[in-house]
Amino acid sequence: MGTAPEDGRERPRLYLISPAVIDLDTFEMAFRNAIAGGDIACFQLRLKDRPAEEIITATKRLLPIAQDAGVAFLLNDDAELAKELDVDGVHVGQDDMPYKKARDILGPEAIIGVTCKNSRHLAMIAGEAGADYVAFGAFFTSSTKSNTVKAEPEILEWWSATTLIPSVAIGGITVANAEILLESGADFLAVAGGVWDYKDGPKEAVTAFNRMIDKVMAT
Ligand SMILES: Cc1ncc(COP(=O)(O)OP(=O)(O)O)c(N)n1
Ligand SMILES: Cc1nc(C(=O)O)sc1CCOP(=O)(O)O
Ligand SMILES: [Mg+2]
Repeated sequence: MGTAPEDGRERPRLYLISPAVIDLDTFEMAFRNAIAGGDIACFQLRLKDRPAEEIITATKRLLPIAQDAGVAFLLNDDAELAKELDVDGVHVGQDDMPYKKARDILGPEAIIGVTCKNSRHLAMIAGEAGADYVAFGAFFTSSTKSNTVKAEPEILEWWSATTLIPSVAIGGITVANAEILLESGADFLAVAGGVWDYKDGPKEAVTAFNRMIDKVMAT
């Protein structure tokens, strides 16, 4: 998974998140463009509070595109649906299904990430339970989600000094503000608006994020 420089740190990677509501034809094009822009580790389909039928239709269209590009495909919130649709995993928040229940449903190979906001305590619990990653945020004001908790980059520093379990940074991340999170030890940058709303389009956004990652790794 990427290059391992002398300090042993893996190259951080981009984790794409869908908008909460999409027009599927339009979004498919944007998704293909994003993938054409460079390295993406993971994609989370986050159609918030949408009917299951809509999530199923979108997954059937987008999953093969992600698979062809080697991008892991996660659903938001719903482990049962993730199992039914045979995607790579699920992201669960503190008010969703508990991590352990998601693991019981999806089995040992699935990728399961857990929202930890700005809480060392939640991260320790998720990490000890076996989460594949812990997500900290929101680091910046998000145009995608309003009810967020403010997170500070120090939590990424503490986490990377404490454990090898990957951290995902989320919340209002753009090419312009990502550097501090990468310098603080984020393993993944989870981004929605910073890619879909980028002034030059999603392909250029992904390219610019990857350039930023390379720049920080080179210093
Ligand atoms: C990678 C990642 N991190 C955090 C979240 C937020 O999850 P949650 O707190 O359950 O809120 P919703 O996304 O469900 O509104 C996430 N989805 N992905
Ligand atoms: C889904 C989500 N969860 C957050 C959290 O803080 O837990 S912030 C967020 C929105 C991510 O989209 P954008 O990159 O547009 O801010
Ligand atoms: Mg959730």
